[in-house]
Amino acid sequence: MTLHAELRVQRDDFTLELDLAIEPGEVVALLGPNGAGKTTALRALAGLLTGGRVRVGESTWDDLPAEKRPIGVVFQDYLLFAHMSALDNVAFGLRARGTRKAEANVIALEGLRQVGLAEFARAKPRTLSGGQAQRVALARALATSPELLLLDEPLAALDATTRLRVRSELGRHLQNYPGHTLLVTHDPLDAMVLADRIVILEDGRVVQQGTPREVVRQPRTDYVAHLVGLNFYRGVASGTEVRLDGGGTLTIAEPSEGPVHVVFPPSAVSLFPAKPAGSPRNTWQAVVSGIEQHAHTTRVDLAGSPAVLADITTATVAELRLQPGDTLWVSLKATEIHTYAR
Ligand SMILES: Nc1ncnc2c1ncn2[C@@H]1O[C@H](COP(=O)(O)OP(=O)(O)OP(=O)(O)O)[C@@H](O)[C@H]1O
Repeated sequence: MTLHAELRVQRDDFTLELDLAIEPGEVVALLGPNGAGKTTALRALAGLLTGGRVRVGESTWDDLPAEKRPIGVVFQDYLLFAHMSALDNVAFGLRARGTRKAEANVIALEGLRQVGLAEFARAKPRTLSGGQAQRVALARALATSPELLLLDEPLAALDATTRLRVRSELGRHLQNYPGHTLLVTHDPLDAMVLADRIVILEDGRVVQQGTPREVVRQPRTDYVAHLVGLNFYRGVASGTEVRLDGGGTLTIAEPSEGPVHVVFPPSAVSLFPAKPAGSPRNTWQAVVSGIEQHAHTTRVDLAGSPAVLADITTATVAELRLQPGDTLWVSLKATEIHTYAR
């Protein structure tokens, strides 16, 4: 049954106003910048803050204190009990709910087996790697067969390589989990890879939601555009011309009318020392304001009308002898520009 949450929390002058619906088996990612209200939402769902109404089918959790809510939580730093074995950690929630020790241990061992750690049942948390501790935390959260699994930045404490592996493992476990999952993260990759649907929270409100594909293709705020690495503008279209709100005009290939968002990838932008002649492109002059080396490309930040990000090859950087303050010509094909209604 669908889980419905209505979260209304006031903390000093911050207001969280978030409605969520999560289907069984669905993984929803709550993504947002620092201070957007993600932790507040999580705490309200868990019953640790007042202002969270949760309903699953006919039953409501409003009168349930935190420890009675059918919830499993994986925290960013796992919070495993250091003095307990992996098995006792996983059995903890069952024991707290009154399950007898022998039965709790059987369920906990099966949980450890499912995350591939049965042979570590007796290990103490400090002897486990970061990835293993994360799996124990997941097994612990799932041991009580919760209705709602809350993942709070579950990969944040891992180094980049471990993170990659654990992310795909976690994805597999989530696929097998029949309950509702809410993943709280500020890492867009976690959200893109793990979630069926992404809800973007800014300043306590939902600014956009959709499948990872929809969010990547059609960002609706500067924050989302930045996350997915696209040049992003607001403008007003008239046929194949878009007048941008912040200055500048772009020619697009597909005619459109009225207020639109305009996006294109930095890789679609070319830079030239002189005005490129005779092509059906958008060209304008811009000044280099920043140069940043990425893994395989160089990201150039250009001030102009409009300002733009360009990804160019290291060879081009060398050829142009790029320096901050240089004036260049920006060139962009109309066919690379994507517009959608605001
Ligand atoms: N105990 C508190 N009392 C009053 N205001 C608080 C309290 N805790 C958090 N806030 C405020 O609530 C807002 C949301 O904070 P929250 O921690 O939920 O954001 P977040 O999205 O989880 O951010 P981060 O990614 O940095 O963890 C912030 O403006 C914060 O200042």
